[in-house]
Amino acid sequence: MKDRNISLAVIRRLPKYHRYLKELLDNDIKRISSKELSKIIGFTASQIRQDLNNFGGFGQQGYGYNVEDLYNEIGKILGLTRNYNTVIVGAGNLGQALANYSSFDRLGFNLKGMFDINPKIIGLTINDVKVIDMDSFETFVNDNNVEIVYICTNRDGAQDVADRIQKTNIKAIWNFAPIDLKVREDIIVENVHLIDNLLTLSYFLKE
Ligand SMILES: NC(=O)c1ccc[n+]([C@@H]2O[C@H](COP(=O)([O-])OP(=O)(O)OC[C@H]3O[C@@H](n4cnc5c(N)ncnc54)[C@H](O)[C@@H]3O)[C@@H](O)[C@H]2O)c1
Repeated sequence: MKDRNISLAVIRRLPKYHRYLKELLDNDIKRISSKELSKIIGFTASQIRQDLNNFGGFGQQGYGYNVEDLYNEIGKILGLTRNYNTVIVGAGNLGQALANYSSFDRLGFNLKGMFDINPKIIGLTINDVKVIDMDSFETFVNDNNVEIVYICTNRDGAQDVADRIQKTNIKAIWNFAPIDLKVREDIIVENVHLIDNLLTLSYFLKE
């Protein structure tokens, strides 16, 4: 599959294709044209054809796309053909909410542990996952082949966590703390800055 040098904009659209195709599959829809897909997903038909051509194009003239094949192919491109071990650092409000969210597990993101520095939180079990002392962080993540860390600490703790991550085998961070982390180039960081999103809303609402 030729999925090298795909633009970030295309990659960012793929989860949306994946989500809508799953809905079509759940509704027993077996094939769909780019025009029909365009109506439900909101991208133009030509955008859809262009996006999917990046990966070799999965459609057939006059037939459209086989929904299941397309769903599986996009899943492959998104790396969903295997599971990923994850941990949460910062087991407060947000960390606990993420631990209780079952869809990550369904997609193959398996939560192996949670970490905190607060003795009142260490030792709790959230959705069958133990909260462990940060003292054991490096040993735990390397022993359990953890690949992704969800950072849910306060702003001030987040860079410390990122520094410790760089001494392990971890290659990806899902960062919820409102800070731009400084990490080596080979570590991927995806930020979820909820306040940034909220301020975008207020921009559009302002008079
Ligand atoms: N809760 C939300 O809805 C929400 C929304 C937007 C952004 N955020 C961001 O997510 C982060 C977590 O928010 P929260 O509401 O869960 O906060 P919280 O205070 O409930 O939880 C933070 C947890 O991180 C732990 N912690 C702090 N430093 C640590 C370190 N170095 N190593 C390990 N654990 C450490 C704390 O002991 C605490 O349990 C914050 O940065 C916040 O700005 C949260």
